[in-house]
Amino acid sequence: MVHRVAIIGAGSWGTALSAMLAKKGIEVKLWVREKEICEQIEKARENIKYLPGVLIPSNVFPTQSVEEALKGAELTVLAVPSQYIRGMARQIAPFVPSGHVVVNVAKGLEMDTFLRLSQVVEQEVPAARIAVLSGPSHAEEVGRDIPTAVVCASYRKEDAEFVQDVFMGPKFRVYTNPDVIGVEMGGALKNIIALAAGISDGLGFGDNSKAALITRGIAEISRLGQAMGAHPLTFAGLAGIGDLVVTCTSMHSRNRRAGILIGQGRPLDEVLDSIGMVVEGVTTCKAAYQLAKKHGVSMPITEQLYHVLFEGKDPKEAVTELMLRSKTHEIEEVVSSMDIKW
Ligand SMILES: NC(=O)C1=CN([C@@H]2O[C@H](COP(=O)(O)OP(=O)(O)OC[C@H]3O[C@@H](n4cnc5c(N)ncnc54)[C@H](O)[C@@H]3O)[C@@H](O)[C@H]2O)C=CC1
Ligand SMILES: O=C(CO)COP(=O)(O)O
Repeated sequence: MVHRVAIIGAGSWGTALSAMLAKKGIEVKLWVREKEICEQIEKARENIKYLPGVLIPSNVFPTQSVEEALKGAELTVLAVPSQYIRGMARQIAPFVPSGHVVVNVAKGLEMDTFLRLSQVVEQEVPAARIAVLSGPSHAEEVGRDIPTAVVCASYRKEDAEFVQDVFMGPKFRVYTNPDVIGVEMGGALKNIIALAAGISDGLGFGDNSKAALITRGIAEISRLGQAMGAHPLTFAGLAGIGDLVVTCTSMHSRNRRAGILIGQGRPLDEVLDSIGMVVEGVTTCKAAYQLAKKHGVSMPITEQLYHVLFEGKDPKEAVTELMLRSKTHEIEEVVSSMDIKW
């Protein structure tokens, strides 16, 4: 049984996970970047900016010192947005003992290097053993004890099972998976499709369009994931289709909400300001667009979203181009299968 966990980052996800682990009786040291939020959690037991309405138990100890957060911790959770993972990993590195498990829960790719986040953590914290936790898990629901299922991936079975034991509870079920690449790529790339699904809603389209985006979205996520070494079946799991469905359909999703505003014609800067929290799909779209080119993988939705976000393309025109792409098979593997013939 683990007694003390460090959580680095008190945005909505770090805050929800802190409250959840604390309710299991674990002492949580929560590193909070903003002084006023740190004081608010300490005194009012609430994080009004990032997770309003959720009571933060008294065994969550907020601190602004990374050293203090990691002191005596048996596990460390990195819960800052993807573009800050390298900086935070570098800050925690001096306090991470050899063999200590660091779990990344951020979903994205590093924009300049296109690295997966566990690769970034590996570079910055060589003493750590890395795990990733991903899946359909909106902080607003986890913070309210709504039943949720996620997946933990790690290169070592014992590490994945260790993380599983720490997080598992009656309202939070954790599966394990050895496919680190697949779990990370599913979690990162679903945000691109969620932005597109939001745009579809913002344009006034319907459920047919949403289902098409989800289904063709997982096809392109899986293509890039496999090109990078992932197992295809991981994309049929919680970090793949599971997270894609929740993010494309939930009003909690910041990516989907941002997409709705873009579909309604609002400029990207204004949209990001009005959401006020991280919209990971924007930077991930940039990285995935380049990665798809590098691996020679077709990602038509990602490509059109890239043109809309960064080149001012009209979303309606992007939809027309998606619909009128040259005709193709649904699943190449079925066409070339030995069992099913035309
Ligand atoms: N919110 C959710 O429901 C879930 C979020 N995630 C992932 O968790 C990660 C963290 O997201 P949220 O907690 O939702 O973010 P958030 O948007 O709620 O909070 C932003 C966080 O970024 C921190 N921050 C701002 N500038 C920083 C800097 N320069 N250095 C370090 N930290 C800085 C803030 O202090 C705050 O903790 C993201 O990758 C997200 O995709 C994963 C699962 C669920
Ligand atoms: O990853 C999430 C749910 O699983 C959160 O999605 P958003 O970042 O779009 O809110």
